[in-house]
Amino acid sequence: MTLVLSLGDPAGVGPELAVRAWAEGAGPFTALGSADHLEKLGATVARVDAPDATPWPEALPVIDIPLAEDVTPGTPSLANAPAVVEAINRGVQLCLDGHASALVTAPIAKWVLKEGAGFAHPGHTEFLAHLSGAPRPVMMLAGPELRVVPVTIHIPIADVPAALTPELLEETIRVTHAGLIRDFGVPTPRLAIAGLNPHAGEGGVMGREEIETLTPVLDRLQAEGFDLTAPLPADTMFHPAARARYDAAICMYHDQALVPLKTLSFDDGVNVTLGLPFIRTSPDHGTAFDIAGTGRARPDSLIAAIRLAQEMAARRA
Ligand SMILES: NC(=O)C1=CN([C@@H]2O[C@H](COP(=O)(O)OP(=O)(O)OC[C@H]3O[C@@H](n4cnc5c(N)ncnc54)[C@H](O)[C@@H]3O)[C@@H](O)[C@H]2O)C=CC1
Ligand SMILES: NCC(=O)COP(=O)(O)O
Repeated sequence: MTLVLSLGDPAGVGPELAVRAWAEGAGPFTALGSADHLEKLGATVARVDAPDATPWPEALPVIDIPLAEDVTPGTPSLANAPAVVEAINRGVQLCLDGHASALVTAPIAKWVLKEGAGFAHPGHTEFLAHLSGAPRPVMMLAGPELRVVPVTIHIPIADVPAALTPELLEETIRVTHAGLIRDFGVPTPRLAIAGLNPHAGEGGVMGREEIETLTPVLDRLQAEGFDLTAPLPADTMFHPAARARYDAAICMYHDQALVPLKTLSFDDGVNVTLGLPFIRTSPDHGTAFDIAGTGRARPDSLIAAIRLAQEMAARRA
């Protein structure tokens, strides 16, 4: 069984990076998207009806999902948005039906899908959970030096304190813990927990979420045997000596997690969705419309996402 790769926004860097990954031998994978577009980007493609490794590496297998309009790199087309969503849908179905070992997703621009296809989700993470009925999808960004998990994900910063409920924190910790054991081979995960406020609240004078929301959950889980820190000041938990003390950092909001990860590992960080009934990885970067079609986009993060999906599939086999 091979993995499938949805090509993401055709005007972004996803398709050209898929061609680079194929040319560099990172696979096998079957692409989900426009075969014509991949050919224009220089790939020798084999149109297939189902995930198929046999054309590899002479040709890049693709389940063709035609586009409505020709592609102008860097200029997203609302008319092509339905085909982008269809590629993700097909990938999920192939995984759920046991025809693909994992789904790797190239980047989408959420606003394009919303305006062009009525896409009602803030990202893949939430859409994949919706399609597969997963109750608690968890976003993990994994690099060679750091793994981070944002508890709240794609919401405005003003909404974070209210969204940060004990239930969400507990479920995120449980899903992360299980994922580290199952997918990363960490037998006894150590989790560092970031505070929400400066200085982790400084005893309540700079915010009370650590005392009222976080600590009761952490105390309960520690009593169950989870290896967790107390809420840590986020500004001092990402330097090298601090990172050596944990296997993943549980962060309270998107940028608290993704800023350190992308600072350390922008070129080879991988976005993993834990808590789904199938494996999903993605490069850590977005559509990069500003450099699409220029040849400047680096394929490293997509290749790392493909390799991690392969490793996860091998561990689960
Ligand atoms: N998994 C996904 O589908 C993701 C999608 N996005 C979407 O992408 C769109 C653009 O987001 P931005 O914040 O601008 O982030 P971005 O990652 O697309 O671009 C940020 C900067 O990094 C550069 N860059 C990105 N990928 C690169 C690569 N492979 N090689 C070299 N340079 C690279 C870009 O040229 C740009 O200067 C947004 O609509 C966002 O929602 C963002 C992150 C992940
Ligand atoms: N910042 C991460 C991001 O936007 C990717 O989200 P998703 O599409 O993987 O949910």
